[in-house]
Amino acid sequence: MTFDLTSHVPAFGTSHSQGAAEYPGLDDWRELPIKQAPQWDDAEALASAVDELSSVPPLVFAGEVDVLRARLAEAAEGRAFLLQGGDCAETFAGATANRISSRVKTLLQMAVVLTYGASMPVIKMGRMAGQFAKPRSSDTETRDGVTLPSFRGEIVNGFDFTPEARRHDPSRMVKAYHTSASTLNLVRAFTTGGFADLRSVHSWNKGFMANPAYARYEEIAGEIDRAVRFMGAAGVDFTALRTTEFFAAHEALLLDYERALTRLDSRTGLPYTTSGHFLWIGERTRDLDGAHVDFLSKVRNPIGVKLGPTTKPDDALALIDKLDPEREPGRLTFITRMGAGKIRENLPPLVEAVKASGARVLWVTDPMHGNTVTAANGFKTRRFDDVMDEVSGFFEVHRAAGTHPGGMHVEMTGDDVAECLGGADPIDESAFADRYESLCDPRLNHQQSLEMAFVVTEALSHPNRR
Ligand SMILES: O=C[C@H](O)[C@H](O)COP(=O)(O)O
Ligand SMILES: C=C(OP(=O)(O)O)C(=O)O
Ligand SMILES: [Mn+2]
Repeated sequence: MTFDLTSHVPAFGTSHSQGAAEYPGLDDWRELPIKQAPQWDDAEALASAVDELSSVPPLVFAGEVDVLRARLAEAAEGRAFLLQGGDCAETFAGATANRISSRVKTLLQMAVVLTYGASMPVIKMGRMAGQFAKPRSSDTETRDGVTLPSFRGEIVNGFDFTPEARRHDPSRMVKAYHTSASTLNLVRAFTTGGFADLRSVHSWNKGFMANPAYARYEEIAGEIDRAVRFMGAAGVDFTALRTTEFFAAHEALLLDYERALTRLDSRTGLPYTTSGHFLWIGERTRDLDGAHVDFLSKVRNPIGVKLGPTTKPDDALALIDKLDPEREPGRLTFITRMGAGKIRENLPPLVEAVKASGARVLWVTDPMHGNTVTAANGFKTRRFDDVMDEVSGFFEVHRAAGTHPGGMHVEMTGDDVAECLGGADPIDESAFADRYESLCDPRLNHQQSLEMAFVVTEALSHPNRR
């Protein structure tokens, strides 16, 4: 199947039955050990939220999810590249037109650069319209001798350090649904209404290049500019490049929410989680016999699993057997997040074991979560160079193994925040006090995100230059 910047979001040709889906196995997770689950103390409020979510319209449609699976199958075969990006933790207040458009814009800008570098279609996917639940290292947080429950994402509790805000409140799931719906509505409008026009995206990239700090990317930028002008001269119909496919993804951490939004596809009778096109299982909840892996094994959406540095080859193989027993192309994505210092040692055994098993997963790098450090002034941060080093290690390992480095998963924003250190126009710690906005992990800002796309493109299109 071909995919390029011309393809449209498919027509919403499939409907879903309303009401909570009944399907064998969909509730098995309730009997299994579960990690990172909220402590809802109001059973009535929980029942009411779940009830409401069981009858609201789906956010995504089964037909779109199937299209995505086909796109991911292409990426697994080395014929497309996946770009996943967005906030670590979306916020309700952050769902404004400006912030959503700048994030989508940044992702589209990155995608154009990467399309050139990889010479293949880039599948665009936001950690957006549902990325509200956070796993935490600790259940509690202590400040000045006061201990409260940790912030777990706005779908569970509030960020303010007060007992009221930190209470786990099931009604937040309904607010998360509505915030996701309005976010996705805007994303669909942007990506199908002309905002994604290749020529506009390209001209935004020219704005980025105006900063002399990025002079080293001028050659690549010039090549892309010539390619776009060549397309025009050759008579390419740019009207077809005014829209693009864009998919929504989030960590399927909060199973009460995911289960309530699961519907049976009217065409096939099979269960789809309609909270997003792509769902992933986090590093902390990927236990083979746990609730999360079981629930996601039962739905038809393409599934990702984060694999951290302690993953053993047998863990990866067992996850394949459980989540993709039919070895269905595009079904399973492994998102590795090893850390720059570990990827070259820890990734090869996994890649080799999966390759030897004959399974075809899509391999994606998350160069963020293995590279978190604490800055001297106490902020959680990541160094741009470490992030880029993990990306390089990812490409090196796959090149050596003869497997496909199929995509990147990044925490990023379109805003001018200061959360990650470095970049050619460097951010230093002193900027954190005023411009650190993330409620959880540090994101690449607009400039750092685009620079990442240029560095990767440089490495892909001129592999011997650096
Ligand atoms: O986004 C990922 C996790 O929620 C995050 O890295 C956990 O951070 P913590 O170690 O501060 O809890
Ligand atoms: C929680 C996250 O990552 P991981 O599960 O890899 O730690 C995340 O993607 O925000
Ligand atoms: Mn994160």
